[in-house]
Amino acid sequence: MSFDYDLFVIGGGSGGVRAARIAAGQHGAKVGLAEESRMGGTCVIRGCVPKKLMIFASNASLMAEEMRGYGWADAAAGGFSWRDFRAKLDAELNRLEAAYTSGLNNAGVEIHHQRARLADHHTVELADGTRKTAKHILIAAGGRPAKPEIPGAELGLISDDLFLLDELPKRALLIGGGFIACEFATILNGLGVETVQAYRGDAVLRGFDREAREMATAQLKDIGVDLRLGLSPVGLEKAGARIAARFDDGSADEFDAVFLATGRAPYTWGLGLENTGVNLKDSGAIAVDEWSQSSVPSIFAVGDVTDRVNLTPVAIREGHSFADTVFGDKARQVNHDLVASAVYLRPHELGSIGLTEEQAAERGPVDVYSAVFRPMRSMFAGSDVRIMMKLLVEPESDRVLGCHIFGPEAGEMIQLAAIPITMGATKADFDAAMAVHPTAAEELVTMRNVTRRHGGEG
Ligand SMILES: Cc1cc2nc3c(=O)[nH]c(=O)nc-3n(C[C@H](O)[C@H](O)[C@H](O)COP(=O)(O)OP(=O)(O)OC[C@H]3O[C@@H](n4cnc5c(N)ncnc54)[C@H](O)[C@@H]3O)c2cc1C
Ligand SMILES: NC(=O)c1ccc[n+]([C@@H]2O[C@H](COP(=O)([O-])OP(=O)(O)OC[C@H]3O[C@@H](n4cnc5c(N)ncnc54)[C@H](O)[C@@H]3O)[C@@H](O)[C@H]2O)c1
Repeated sequence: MSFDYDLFVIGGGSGGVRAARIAAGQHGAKVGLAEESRMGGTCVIRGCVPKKLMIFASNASLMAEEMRGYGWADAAAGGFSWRDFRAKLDAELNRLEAAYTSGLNNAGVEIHHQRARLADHHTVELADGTRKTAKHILIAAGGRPAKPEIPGAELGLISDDLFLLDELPKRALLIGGGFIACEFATILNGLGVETVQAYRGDAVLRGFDREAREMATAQLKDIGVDLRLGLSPVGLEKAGARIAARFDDGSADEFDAVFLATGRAPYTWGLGLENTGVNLKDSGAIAVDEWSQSSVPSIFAVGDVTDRVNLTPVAIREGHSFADTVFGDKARQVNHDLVASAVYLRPHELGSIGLTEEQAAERGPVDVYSAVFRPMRSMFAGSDVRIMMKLLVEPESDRVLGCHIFGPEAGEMIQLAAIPITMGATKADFDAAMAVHPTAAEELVTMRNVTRRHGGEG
């Protein structure tokens, strides 16, 4: 049977673009790709990239405050122009979108700028009614923000909206305590918005190391976010030009904007999956095996639509491995067990890899090396902020099971620590590395004494 394409990719985000580019450009496959929105997907257009640029923008007052501590008595952030920032941001996203498009064009991928759905195991139907057949189909449709089921939820904004605001709200509410809520609270607060964050738990960033979560929770309060813990919204309604939020403790408050950062759902609805018999997980995600292959042999899926580890580098690695395996004769699987990540807060970020202290303690004996200290840079400026460096070590093998860093540029630090830890480094390997002095990161190679021990002798 002959097909229009060797591969048809649905979705031009992190996973889809990489898979299409490698399959066509490196392995010579005939590839078509459909993207219903802007090329680059969530990360480039409405996620990692614009978010990180806003994190940089939001740092001005903290930097000025620190510099006042260094003798620059008049240092001040000055006035921030959202209009100027938005114009630069839009130009940057246009540049990146064009770069992604030309990368695909250069690799010989045929791009269809429209929505696609599956008609059967080998056929995709485009929004204009055209049908294309393919030997393999890759679903890389990503995820979508999931709003809580409360009355008035339609009045709430989602993360996509932050990047499209005409002007900044004066007073904003963020609901949630995950990656997005915490990063957005940091951004809005830093840009001068009066920011309230409501989270139902007792410390933000559930799933991360408890000690790090507590530091992140304290930092959000310290920088001026009105963080209200143990609180959930029960309804939103219009209050003139504002939005009134009611909470489960009976309290109410009014805001110019309410952001619902309550998680994301795999974008599998309206994809025509019922025409194929592809199995879904309970979460609605596409169920795949370790080769990213679905229950239908010709259909594969990568990235957030599979709800494995929902991060850009993971989607990219899955897309690349799929293309190498199916078209390049190089069978490659992705290891989802050891994935480093960062939460971009200010002034200190949270960088993590491997087990949390709680997970490690549950697994068996673990030695915890944890240093919490005031770094020279901020201490000199008169600030009380603290850094945490933590290594979790399996006593019997001396292997480092996890590393958690709460500190300035922790995202950069954890990327480097991820290399030895992924290689299976022991604590002795860390100790053997010479310190770089004076840095904050040198603590990672100078922690000599066990801070506490879980399990074992004690
Ligand atoms: C606010 C925010 C901040 C984030 N920050 C980070 C970060 O700092 N670091 C990090 O690693 N990750 C971050 N992420 C997560 C990261 O963006 C995702 O994990 C990543 O984009 C997933 O890539 P993907 O290819 O699976 O999907 P996506 O990038 O979402 O791409 C899917 C694409 O498919 C298109 N599409 C969907 N259905 C169809 C269809 N039927 N037909 C045609 N096209 C379709 C969509 O328009 C979209 O462009 C962030 C996410 C958000 C929302
Ligand atoms: N720096 C990064 O790498 C980065 C940044 C942003 C997003 N991401 C990715 O995007 C994903 C989605 O981020 P997210 O922050 O939307 O999701 P999340 O799952 O991290 O957080 C969702 C939050 O909403 C809360 N919540 C859920 N339902 C609720 C309800 N009905 N009422 C009140 N609160 C409710 C949860 O308790 C949780 O705190 C992340 O898991 C991550 O994979 C990564």
